[in-house]
Amino acid sequence: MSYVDEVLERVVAKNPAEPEFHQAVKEVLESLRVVVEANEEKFRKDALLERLVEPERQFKFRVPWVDDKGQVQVNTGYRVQFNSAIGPYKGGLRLHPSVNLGIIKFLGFEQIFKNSLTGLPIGGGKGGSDFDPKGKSDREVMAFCQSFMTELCKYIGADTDVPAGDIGTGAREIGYMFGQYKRIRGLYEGVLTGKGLSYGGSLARTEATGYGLLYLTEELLKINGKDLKGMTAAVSGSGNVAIYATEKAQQLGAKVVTVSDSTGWVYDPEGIDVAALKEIKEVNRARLTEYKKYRPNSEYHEGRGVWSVKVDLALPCATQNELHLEDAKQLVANGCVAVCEGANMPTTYEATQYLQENGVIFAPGKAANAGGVATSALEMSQNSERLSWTFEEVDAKLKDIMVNICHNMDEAAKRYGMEGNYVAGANIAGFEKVVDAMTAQGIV
Ligand SMILES: NC(=O)C1=CN([C@@H]2O[C@H](COP(=O)(O)OP(=O)(O)OC[C@H]3O[C@@H](n4cnc5c(N)ncnc54)[C@H](O)[C@@H]3O)[C@@H](O)[C@H]2O)C=CC1
Ligand SMILES: O=C(O)CCC(=O)C(=O)O
Repeated sequence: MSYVDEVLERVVAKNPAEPEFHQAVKEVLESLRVVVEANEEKFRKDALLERLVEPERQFKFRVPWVDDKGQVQVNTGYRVQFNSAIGPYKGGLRLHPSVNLGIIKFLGFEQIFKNSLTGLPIGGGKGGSDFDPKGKSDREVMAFCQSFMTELCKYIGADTDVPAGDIGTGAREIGYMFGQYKRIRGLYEGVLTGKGLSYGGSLARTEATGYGLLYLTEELLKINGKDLKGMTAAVSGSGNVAIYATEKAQQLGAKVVTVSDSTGWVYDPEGIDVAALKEIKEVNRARLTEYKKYRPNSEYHEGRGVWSVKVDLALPCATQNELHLEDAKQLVANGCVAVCEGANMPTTYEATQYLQENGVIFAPGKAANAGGVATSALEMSQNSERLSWTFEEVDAKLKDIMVNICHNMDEAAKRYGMEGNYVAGANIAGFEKVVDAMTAQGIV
């Protein structure tokens, strides 16, 4: 049996009931086969792949808090410190009822390669809790965040592990967590990114993941002789990534006609009104059913459906496994040119293969959404030097980073005879640097 197959089998056996983690490892290792085969003897002797798929450390903890009725609630908190070969652990905190150890491990594993691709010195980690901020009062969210950080603060620090936002964790939650960290540890340091601008946040971090996705998409289309300008796009989700992806896509001359949330989706043939979307989601924390009040000509549909719309470009920006094989078939039948992932692993393994086999340009999340964590690393730099850069400075660095990632994944795929396979290109380019650092640091 090949080394890759052995490790894949072991991952499934050793981590039962963690399907998302199995999927993320399979996607990476399958596309690394050719690199692994070229170095098989050394990698096997060093148990390189076994070390790569085993988190350096993981924490699971109780998070008790009191709701507005005086009732004690108990959630579970997680932090997985996956790989620190190239820098302090870095990755977001997800607050969503679906969170479990397998989901945090899949996200932490992806983060290793994504962070490497940014070219910045950050290792991979991820955390979160099964707490659902939806429908909770500000006081309840604060109570949860303070309790969560009371435990988490033992394991993190500006040079150790620097969490940030993800699904359900935005500026409000980061603020409450930062306040509690400072209070307990007595340290005013850049221990979290995505902070508010008044206490050490970076300009353009809010926009970074969505903007970065479009910078990479524009460049990738250009490499393939196509122009983003004039394209029609479908976006899924309506959170941080979806909002700023929509905004930048429209600034660059594309027309985004859909957004969605966990209960339904909007079709706006005239192009999504980003100001309305921000008011509904960022200010009012309301559902997308509200959108029709702003745009009477739009349609609201319950359930899923954004991938059934005829578009040139699909930008999944909601959550994992939201674009299935049937959706991929529909996109191909409708003449979709490219799928670029804003979310983490939004496309199933089978759907990804189908899109690639049918000539759709496919940019995997670990490359396409790396602008968020890259800008977080820029926030860390600003915190270290106790300075703040202008929006234009940060945005220009972000654009550079995304264009570089695009060329690096393109070049890595070509180098191994897989031109146009950006999944392989991104995994190989991310992997090479991590392997280099792990090898240099000995057996740890
Ligand atoms: N915020 C960031 O900087 C980064 C986020 N990501 C990824 O982007 C994706 C979106 O994250 P954010 O926009 O930050 O979160 P968010 O909490 O701001 O928004 C999440 C969006 O996804 C939708 N959603 C969540 N679960 C869903 C489900 N089961 N079915 C349908 N829709 C669902 C929500 O309704 C919401 O519109 C996630 O996969 C996240 O891991 C990736 C890189 C960086
Ligand atoms: O900004 C960060 O540190 C993390 C962003 C994140 O969680 C991600 O890239 O998925």
